[in-house]
Amino acid sequence: MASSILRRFIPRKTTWMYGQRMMSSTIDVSVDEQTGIALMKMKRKPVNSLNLEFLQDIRNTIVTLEQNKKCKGLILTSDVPKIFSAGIDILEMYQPNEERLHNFWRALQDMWLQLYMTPLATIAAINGHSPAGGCLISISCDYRIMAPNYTIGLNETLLGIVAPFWFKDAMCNTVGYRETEIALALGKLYSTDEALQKGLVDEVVTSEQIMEAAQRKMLEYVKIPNMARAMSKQLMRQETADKLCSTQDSDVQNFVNFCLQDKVQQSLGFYLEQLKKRKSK
Ligand SMILES: CCCCC/C=C\C/C=C\CCC/C=C/C(=O)SCCNC(=O)CCNC(=O)[C@H](O)C(C)(C)COP(=O)(O)OP(=O)(O)OC[C@H]1O[C@@H](n2cnc3c(N)ncnc32)[C@H](O)[C@@H]1OP(=O)(O)O
Repeated sequence: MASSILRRFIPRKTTWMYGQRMMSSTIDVSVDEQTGIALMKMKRKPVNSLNLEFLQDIRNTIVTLEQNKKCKGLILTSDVPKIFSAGIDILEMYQPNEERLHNFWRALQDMWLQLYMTPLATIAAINGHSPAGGCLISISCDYRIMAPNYTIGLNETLLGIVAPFWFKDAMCNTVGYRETEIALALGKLYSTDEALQKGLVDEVVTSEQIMEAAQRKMLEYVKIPNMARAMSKQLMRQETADKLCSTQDSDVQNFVNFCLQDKVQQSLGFYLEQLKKRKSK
């Protein structure tokens, strides 16, 4: 179901499958063939930050699950306590190797296109903080359940960087234009309750209940005839995905040019310093 454009990219194989279990160093996946539900746990310590290899692993996992005829739905969650994903690994953008920076952004685009357009039903069980790229993963799923007392949002401006147009589009499609405009300008990180109120997440349950709630909701999704459900999703999302598909190369170049600016490097260095200082307090 994912567009033929997406099918052109053959991902690097780093995920191993043992029966109904798939493993990589950063991801643990199990598939319940009775229900057709896969559970993917992100486990790139300490904060599930998204570096090049992790992004490739996430994408490979989705591709492998799409090829499994018994798999209809995917629940995404974190194995790292209190953190769903800290977003992009800032070290990929700070003092980067230019070639790797290109590859990194391409991997982020490809992971996003795969996740956003997958014919699998997807639910994010957000069991920890979910800033920036973590928020992107969450809003790319079909349904979001979040545990209390965490934060989620596109906080890029706080780092002195800009969310690209496809992050903005995914956010607009979730909470609407005006809320996205405010959120991007202020780099807003929503509390769980605010996120529920704004429709950034669909449900709030305790951390203890989150997996059960995700399974229950997923059973609702996988009960719907697969093709009809997947085509409805395509109908809603194809236009947004196509906008990136048709400009992937220039988007990579814009990102690289943006990152290499002295001002941006200074801002990222400052933000990293603040993160370390906060830790030592
Ligand atoms: C019109 C033209 C436009 C052109 C635009 C073109 C292109 C667009 C350009 C750029 C777009 C980039 C989009 C970016 C997206 C992102 O995702 S940026 C990342 C944003 N993420 C954050 O701000 C999260 C920062 N982290 C935290 O807030 C906290 O770490 C936490 C996640 C809440 C967890 O807190 P805690 O449990 O207390 O853990 P620590 O803070 O102690 O962190 C542990 C170690 O991990 C390091 N770390 C944390 N986050 C990251 C990260 N994202 N990347 C790399 N490293 C991270 C942290 O420094 C600690 O490291 P040490 O143990 O001290 O070594």
